[in-house]
Amino acid sequence: MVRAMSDSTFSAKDLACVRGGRVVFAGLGFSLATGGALVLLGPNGSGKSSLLRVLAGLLKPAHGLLAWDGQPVAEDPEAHAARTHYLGHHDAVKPVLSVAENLRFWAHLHDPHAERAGRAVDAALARFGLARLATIPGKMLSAGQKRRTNLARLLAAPSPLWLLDEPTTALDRASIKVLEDVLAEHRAAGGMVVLSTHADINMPGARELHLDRFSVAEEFDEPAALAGGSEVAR
Ligand SMILES: Nc1ncnc2c1ncn2[C@@H]1O[C@H](COP(=O)(O)OP(=O)(O)OP(=O)(O)O)[C@@H](O)[C@H]1O
Repeated sequence: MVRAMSDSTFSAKDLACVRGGRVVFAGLGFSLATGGALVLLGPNGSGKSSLLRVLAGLLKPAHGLLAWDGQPVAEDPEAHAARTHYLGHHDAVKPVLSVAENLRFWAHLHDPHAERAGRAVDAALARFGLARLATIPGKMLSAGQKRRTNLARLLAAPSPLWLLDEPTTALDRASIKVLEDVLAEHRAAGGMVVLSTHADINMPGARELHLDRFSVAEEFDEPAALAGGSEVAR
């Protein structure tokens, strides 16, 4: 079942990110409305993963403002974490738990109502073709199966804002099609998506943001800005 989400906006204004003493990007902005999608493009090292971590609240921007419905995200980081699903490069599949147990873990964190969480897990397993792997421990999965288990978390623990770092990595063509359909349904229900990719992914109406257009050539050594590039503990 697709649950409709309320109208929202997610915007970034004049964002800058510093890592290892270097300005990765500066002057970056966008605005996403309900159902919107943004594709982050750019060569290796241009800052796609860094931007996704900034958007997830895991990395402090050196400059700029992130806002949800016009309210600065930094004013209520817990609310932002609750509305956000961030899937990074590294699979978060726990090796000794089975595929279903992994998903149940995430679903129950998100929704303490056991029956509802259980239904969400079953639907997520079916959607990503994982039903036959439900009892297999995470450590025995192939790279693509692990990736599908991670993506199934999006459905097992639904939230409005999906931030996905190269979600098609290790997926076969059929699984990419499933992901494309899931992304379209999420947007149709009022969700938002920001994802990075080096591959083609079909997302009708998505806007593109080319990170290399926001790169800055010179070194940046302002102490306050360097402090702003720190990881945020969670
Ligand atoms: N933990 C870190 N500490 C310091 N610098 C980092 C760190 N992680 C990334 N960087 C630097 O930040 C810059 C942007 O890296 P990032 O991973 O965001 O790029 P990307 O566009 O996602 O690259 P790729 O396409 O290779 O995944 C790079 O110059 C990288 O060296």
